[in-house]
Amino acid sequence: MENNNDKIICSELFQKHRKVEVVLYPAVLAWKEIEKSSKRSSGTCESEHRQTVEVCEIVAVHKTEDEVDAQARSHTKRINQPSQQYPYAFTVSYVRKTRQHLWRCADVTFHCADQQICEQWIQVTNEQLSILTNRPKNLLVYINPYGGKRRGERIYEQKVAPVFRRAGILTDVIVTERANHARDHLKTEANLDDYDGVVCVGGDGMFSEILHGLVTRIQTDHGVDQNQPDAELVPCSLRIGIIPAGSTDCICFATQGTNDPVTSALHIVVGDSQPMDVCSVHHNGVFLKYSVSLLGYGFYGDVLADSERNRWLGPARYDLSGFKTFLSHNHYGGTVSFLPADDNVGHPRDKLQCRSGCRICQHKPSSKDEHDEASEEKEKPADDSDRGWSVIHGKFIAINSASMSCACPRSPKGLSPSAHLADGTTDLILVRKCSRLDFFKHLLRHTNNNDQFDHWFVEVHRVRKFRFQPWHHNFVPLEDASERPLSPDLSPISSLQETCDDCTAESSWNCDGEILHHTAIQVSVQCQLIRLFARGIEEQQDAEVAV
Ligand SMILES: CCCCCCCCCCCCC/C=C/[C@@H](O)[C@H](COP(=O)(O)O)NC(=O)CCCCCCCCCCCCCCC
Ligand SMILES: Nc1ncnc2c1ncn2[C@@H]1O[C@H](COP(=O)(O)OP(=O)(O)O)[C@@H](O)[C@H]1O
Ligand SMILES: [Ca+2]
Repeated sequence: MENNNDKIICSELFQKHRKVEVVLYPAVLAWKEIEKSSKRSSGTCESEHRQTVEVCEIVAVHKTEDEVDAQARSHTKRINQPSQQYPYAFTVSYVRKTRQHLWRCADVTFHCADQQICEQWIQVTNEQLSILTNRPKNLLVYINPYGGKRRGERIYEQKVAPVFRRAGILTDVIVTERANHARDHLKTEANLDDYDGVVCVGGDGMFSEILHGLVTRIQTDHGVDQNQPDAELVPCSLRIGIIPAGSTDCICFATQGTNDPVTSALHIVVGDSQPMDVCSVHHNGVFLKYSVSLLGYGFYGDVLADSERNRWLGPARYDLSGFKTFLSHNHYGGTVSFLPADDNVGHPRDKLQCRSGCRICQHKPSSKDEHDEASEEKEKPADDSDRGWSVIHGKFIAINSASMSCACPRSPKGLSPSAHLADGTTDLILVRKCSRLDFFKHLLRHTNNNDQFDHWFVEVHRVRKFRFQPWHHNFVPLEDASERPLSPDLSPISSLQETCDDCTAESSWNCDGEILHHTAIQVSVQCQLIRLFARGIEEQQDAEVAV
C-alpha cells in the first residue's frame, strides 16, 4: 500500500474471485481488475473495466461481517484458492444510480492479505467521509401511519431504517397519533438543536404539517410575526427529507424525479440540499397557511373537498373525485391581481425546466434586486400599493398557483412544467370558463407532450405575489374590457352583470392538499425559505456508475 501526503492509497486486493487494483483518490474510489495474461510472459495486464464511485456518494465503509467474510473465503477458495492470502475484508456501500432517477445502495467487498491494510482502508475512507460536513448525523423522523395506502411504518422499517443504520445515522422516530401531531410537536416540544434534519414519512399533507411546524417554530424563536404579510421570514436551518408514503407525493417527485423511499433515504444520507420557495397565504392580514406546491381554487379545490369524503379509497379517491368534479363543470367568478416577476426568471412557457443546479434558481434576488425594490418602494406614493400589479376579472374553472412544477406520477411534467423550485416566483395559471370538451383537452395535455397552456381559455403568468377576491352577489365588478383575452366565447360586460348569479358560487382553495377556510387570499412567495434533502431532478445520465 502506498500512502502519500495527499492520501491517495492504492492496494492490490481481491474482489469476488478477481484480483483488483483499488485506489482511493481524494474524492474518488476506483477499482479495476488485474488479469493474468497468458499472452504476456511478464504476468499481469490491466482490464479496461474501471469502476469509480465518488466519495460523496459512498454511504459507509465497514469491516465485513464474519459470516459474509467466511462465505467470501469459501467462495474464493473454490475458484482461485487465494483465501489464505486474503483473509481480511471490508465492504464499501455506495449509491448506484439506476434508471429513471432511481438510486440503490450497492455493496462492494474487498479482501486483503493484511489486517493492518484492511483497517487502514477503513480508516482512510472514513476520514474522507468525515470531511463531508453536509451529512446529517441525527434526524427526527415523523411517520404518518395513515397516509396513502397506510404503509408508512412498513416502508420506513423495511426500506429506510436499514439505510440510515448502515450510514450510522441516529434517529428519533415518532409515529403520529392524530392529525397535526407532528406540526404541534415541532412547534413547541421538539428540541431542534439535537437534530440536523427532519424526515417526513407520508404524503404532501404530512409534509405540509412538518413545514408549518418548522417554519412557525423558527419565526416564533426569532420573534417574527407571521401575520404580517410583508414580514421577512427567517429561513430554516434544518433540512427536510421526504420519504414518499402518501397519495400524490408531488413534492418528492418534483424534487428528485421519482417516488421511491430508498432513493429518498440515500439523498438524505449523502446530505443533499435543495432550497425551496414557500408561499405564505394571508386573509385580511391574518396568516392562514404556507404552500410549496399547488394552491388551487376551483377544480383542484373541489376535487380535494370531495375526495376527503372518500379517504378510505386511498390514492384512488382523487380519480373518483376528479371524474365527478369534471362532470360538475363548475366555474367561479372572481378577481385575480398579481405582481409579475422580473424577466430574469424566465417565463412559464419557455422550455427551461428546473434541473439540478438550476441557473435561474441560483439567481436568488440579490442585494441589487433588493436595492431596486427598495428604491421602487421609495418612489411609490404612499397610497399606491397597487403599482406594478395587474388585475383580471373573470369566470374561472380553475385558478392554480404552482410554486414548483407539481410533477407527479399522474402528470410527470406537472401543472407548470417550467416552474422553478427556488426562484422566488409562482406560476399563476388561469383557466377561464370554457366547454367541457375544451377543459378535457386541457387536462389531457398534462399527461402528454402537448402544451397545456396553448388554449384560448388558459393564461399563465410568473408572479411574486397575487391576490384573489371571489365575487359576491352584491359585488360583481364591471369587467375591464382591456383585461379580457380576445375571444368570441367571452361574454360582453352587460351579460356579465345579467348572469352574475351563476358566478357568485364559491369554491375552496387546495393548499398542498389541505382545504383553506377562506377564499379571499393574499399570497406572497418567500424565496428559498426552506431546504430539502434533495438535489432537484438530474439530467438523465448513463445508468451505471462511470466506467
Ligand atoms: C384526463 C386525465 C387528466 C389527468 C390530469 C392530471 C393532472 C394532475 C395534476 C396533479 C397536480 C398535483 C398537485 C399536487 C397536489 C397535492 O399537494 C395534493 C395532496 O397530495 P397528498 O394526497 O399526497 O397529500 N393532491 C391533490 O390535490 C390531488 C390532485 C389530484 C388531481 C387528480 C385529477 C384527476 C382528474 C381526472 C379527470 C378525469 C376526466 C375524465 C373525463 C372522462
Ligand atoms: N396519526 C394520524 N392520524 C390521522 N391523520 C393523520 C395522522 N398523522 C397525520 N395525519 C394527517 O393525514 C393527512 C394526510 O396525510 P398524507 O401523509 O399527506 O397522506 P395522503 O397523501 O394520503 O393524503 C394530513 O392532513 C395529516 O395531517
Ligand atoms: Ca418557484
